[in-house]
Amino acid sequence: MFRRLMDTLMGTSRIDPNDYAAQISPNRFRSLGYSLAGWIYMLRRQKNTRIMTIASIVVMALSLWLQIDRLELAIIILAITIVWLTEFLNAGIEAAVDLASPDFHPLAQVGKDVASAAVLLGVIASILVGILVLGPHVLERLNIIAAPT
Ligand SMILES: Nc1ncnc2c1ncn2[C@@H]1O[C@H](COP(=O)(O)OP(=O)(O)OP(=O)(O)O)[C@@H](O)[C@H]1O
Repeated sequence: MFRRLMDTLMGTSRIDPNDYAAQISPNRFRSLGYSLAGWIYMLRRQKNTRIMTIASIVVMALSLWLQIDRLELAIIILAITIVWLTEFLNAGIEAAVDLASPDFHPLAQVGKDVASAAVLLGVIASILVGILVLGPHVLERLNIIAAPT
């Protein structure tokens, strides 16, 4: 039972476990190719990703300039990732909804609106994280607050 569940989760249910070559079949690389195609689609076709790219570079540059510690940097990277993740999922849901329901349908509207709400939530949370983590460092640099002793 547990074995079957693990096989399903790992996607190895149709692979002979004794056959190592089969486990590293080209399918793994093909999946990576599909993921990269998704990235390229997002960077080329979605106008929001251009804004997100610039914002991410600015925030990362600011974080490095402020010399925040490793934990803070990890939190900033996670916050940036949340925005990208929600935007990617939103674009995927939008495409699926457009395919399934090109005409107006209340459920299609719910699907798109909820996906878009997830993006908004991610953006708000990330802005708050940015303010909480970077805010004190910026104020310190500007000599508005004293550096912690
Ligand atoms: N098939 C549909 N049925 C019902 N409502 C829809 C449908 N398509 C879009 N909508 C409504 O229009 C809104 C905007 O949809 P749209 O597909 O234009 O997304 P968008 O947020 O403008 O994203 P993008 O600019 O990336 O295409 C949706 O949030 C939803 O409320």
